[in-house]
Amino acid sequence: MVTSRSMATIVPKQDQFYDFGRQIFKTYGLTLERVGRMRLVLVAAAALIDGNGAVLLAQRPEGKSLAGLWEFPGGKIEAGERPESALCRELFEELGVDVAPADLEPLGFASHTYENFHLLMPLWTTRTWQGQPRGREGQALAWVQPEALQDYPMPAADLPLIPVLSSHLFQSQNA
Ligand SMILES: Nc1nc2c([nH]c(=O)n2[C@@H]2O[C@H](COP(=O)(O)OP(=O)(O)OP(=O)(O)O)[C@@H](O)[C@H]2O)c(=O)[nH]1
Repeated sequence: MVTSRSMATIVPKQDQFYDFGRQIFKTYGLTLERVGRMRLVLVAAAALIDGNGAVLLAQRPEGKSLAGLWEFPGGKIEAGERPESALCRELFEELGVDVAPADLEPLGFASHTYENFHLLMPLWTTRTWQGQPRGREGQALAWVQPEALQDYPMPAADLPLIPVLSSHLFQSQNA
């Protein structure tokens, strides 16, 4: 039975829940109307880091959305696929490299509302792969030192990940 005493304990919790919801909406620029119509797209991406501490970026080719921008290799997670497996599959398809899921280290994630969908993109790092990365889908590749990352225009979703990646690279250089 709900007594006035138990109601009193429930109401503040609900308030906190709504405050949290409001905060999420504010942080990600969401509105109820946009969320209602929005597709959630799950993408797995990786920062390949070479022996000099440079990161591999791939340029989105002409004809694709966000063409010309530089991104972390990766792609959409298909239904029923484990995210790490999806990423290893994409890295092979796009770059011709073999990465073992055990060699992926989680770094962070992007959560960003584009015009037509909301992107949720976990980003892993890896320093271990087999094969020489090459743009198998015609995309240009670049090995970029952390201090030069700002010279490579990236999708809006990626921008919050850059300081996280830079500080990860800095810490591992100075470990
Ligand atoms: N792989 C990757 N995708 C990213 C990054 N940042 C970002 O916004 N995305 C977005 O995540 C989606 C990745 O999809 P995808 O790689 O499987 O497919 P796609 O190029 O054919 O994309 P499209 O369906 O938009 O044309 C794209 O909409 C892309 O713009 C990133 O750093 N790496």
